[in-house]
Amino acid sequence: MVQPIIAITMGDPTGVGPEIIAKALAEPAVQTVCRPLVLGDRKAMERGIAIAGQYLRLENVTELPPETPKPGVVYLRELSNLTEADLAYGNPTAATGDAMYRYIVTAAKLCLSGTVAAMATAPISKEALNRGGHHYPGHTELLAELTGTAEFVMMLAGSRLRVALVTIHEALAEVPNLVTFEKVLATIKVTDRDMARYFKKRPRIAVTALNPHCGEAGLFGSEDEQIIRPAVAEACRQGVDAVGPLSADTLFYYAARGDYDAVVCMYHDQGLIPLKLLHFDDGVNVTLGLPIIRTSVDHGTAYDLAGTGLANAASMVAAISMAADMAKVRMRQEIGHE
Ligand SMILES: NC(=O)C1=CN([C@@H]2O[C@H](COP(=O)(O)OP(=O)(O)OC[C@H]3O[C@@H](n4cnc5c(N)ncnc54)[C@H](O)[C@@H]3O)[C@@H](O)[C@H]2O)C=CC1
Ligand SMILES: NCC(=O)COP(=O)(O)O
Repeated sequence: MVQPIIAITMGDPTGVGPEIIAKALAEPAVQTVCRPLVLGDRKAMERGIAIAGQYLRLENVTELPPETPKPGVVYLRELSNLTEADLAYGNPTAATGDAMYRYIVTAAKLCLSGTVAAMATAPISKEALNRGGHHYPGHTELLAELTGTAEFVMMLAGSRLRVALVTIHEALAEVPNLVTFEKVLATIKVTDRDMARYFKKRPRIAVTALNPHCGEAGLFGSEDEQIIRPAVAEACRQGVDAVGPLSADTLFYYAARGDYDAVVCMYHDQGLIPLKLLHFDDGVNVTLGLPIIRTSVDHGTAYDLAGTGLANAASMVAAISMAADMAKVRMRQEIGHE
């Protein structure tokens, strides 16, 4: 069977991206499930391979990797030719930020045209992306725009816990204003639909409260009763297996022991703190709701480790493997086998 092509964006070339990609591509568990195509910078990738201590050879391609990839070869579409100054570890320039943007846009276009089956992204610096002239808070929002998607969800997934976020990259002070009936309902529905499509037939979803003790009957805030509870009730009315709002301080304990398939959370750190406590090494960030498949590592550029060879590549391996699994589910659905 010809394996699906997964476009792997290099992320920030001054962070750990190139070295974790090199480590991941040296893993038989990755090479046997997909045909990887790296989108990035040759100098940065050569450096990443050397730092990772892998016996890999880079081969530039203008289109796609061959149907039968050669062992030990990393296929690269060279989309930037950054200078030494642009590649200084931990110091991305505007040119580096613009390069990260181009890797992502090219991968999205390849996915949209069906040329590749999915994309898996290495971490970017959002600050550098913006300095490069591209004003997005992260991949998720950029990909939503590139694919014309209004309702999208950031989910972080591990074997014990999966969290989906109602608000993503927002200042905490803005969160209460952004937790609306429509947004909570849409997050539950997108999570339900894509989890059913890619991971499980009918997920059981728990929804967190925003306030301590679900607002304690209005003493600590009204959002839980006035917004979240009606949104969960409406999701149930539409056929979703959802429960909530439930106090966030205890909910993750139950979710991690297997009572729920996913937890819909109101804001970034509410979901990502428990997720990273359990799955820092091997968690995957997957964007639900898009017409394309996109997974990512669960961590950032780790400038403190870049160039040391110490960065753990388990999340990159998991992200590429999940992208390949999702691509195969989709291929089976398209040919009517599911
Ligand atoms: N998917 C993405 O593109 C993401 C990008 N970021 C970006 O990364 C930059 C740095 O963010 P931080 O909050 O410092 O988070 P970070 O994840 O880069 O680093 C936090 C801590 O985790 C460690 N760490 C991270 N990845 C590791 C790995 N693979 N192996 C071993 N240790 C690892 C780092 O050494 C550091 O001590 C920011 O610009 C942020 O926007 C952050 C999260 C996700
Ligand atoms: N903390 C997760 C994160 O920042 C990932 O953002 P994105 O670049 O995947 O949108």
